[in-house]
Amino acid sequence: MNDAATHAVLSVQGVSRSFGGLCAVNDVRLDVPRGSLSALIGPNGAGKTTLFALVSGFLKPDRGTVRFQGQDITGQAPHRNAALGMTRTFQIVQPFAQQTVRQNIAVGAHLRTLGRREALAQAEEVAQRVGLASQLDKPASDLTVAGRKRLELARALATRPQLLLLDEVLAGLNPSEIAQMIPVVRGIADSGITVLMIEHVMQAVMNLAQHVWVLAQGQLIANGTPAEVTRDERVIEAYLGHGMAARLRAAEVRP
Ligand SMILES: Nc1ncnc2c1ncn2[C@@H]1O[C@H](COP(=O)(O)OP(=O)(O)OP(=O)(O)O)[C@@H](O)[C@H]1O
Repeated sequence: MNDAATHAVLSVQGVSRSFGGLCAVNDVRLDVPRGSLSALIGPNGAGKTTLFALVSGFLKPDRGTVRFQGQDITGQAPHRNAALGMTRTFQIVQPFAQQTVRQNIAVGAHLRTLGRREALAQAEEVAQRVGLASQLDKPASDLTVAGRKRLELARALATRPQLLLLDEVLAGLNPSEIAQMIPVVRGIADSGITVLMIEHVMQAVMNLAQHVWVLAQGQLIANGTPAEVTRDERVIEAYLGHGMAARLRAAEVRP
């Protein structure tokens, strides 16, 4: 193992996965440093969600290894990975509609506690962190899209992860909802949880991520700071386009 892999909370080495003739993820290597907030970006169909599934155990890689906190977890089931401290969210949010927000969040808390009362108390604490405290007694079906996204985040946080994989938590939100969610994600990272997020909302990526990985057609084509990847010709060609890249560079906040 190289130095980056040794210090990474998550180390993906040479991971590949095909579906029939389609190589969805092709020899991907990445090391996610502990305590970092990084983003995985790329065009539709690039393999981002498949990579999350391979890392978190929802799919098994054809080749390669996944290490979490130094331990080989390749192909290990999601619940075992969650118990070790790795939790992912899903693009399509599916809460238990008839249950309250509190009960939904408590489902996550049950990973670490058998006590019902304790899990419900923890749900309250987590709801505060994601701005759902005033909605705790509502049925999940009453939540708006933005509320459901927060609930998905809360359920994941309630498992007390060390690494949180966020799959498009901003998708479907309007600009003001995105602006409200950005500090929530930053707050999670500031609390010490390592965050890797798949995101198409580039303003948020620029705003939040310290490091960006770019996938296209299953392959990692670039990685670096947001400023570096938005200047990378391969990334502009494969994903951003010249117009978007220029707008992002113009909007860059300089220290
Ligand atoms: N279970 C599956 N069976 C067959 N093909 C699949 C399966 N899952 C994903 N694929 C294919 O693998 C490729 C990568 O899909 P994936 O969903 O990982 O892309 P993505 O980068 O997450 O895209 P998006 O940004 O649209 O969510 C796509 O061509 C997709 O159709």
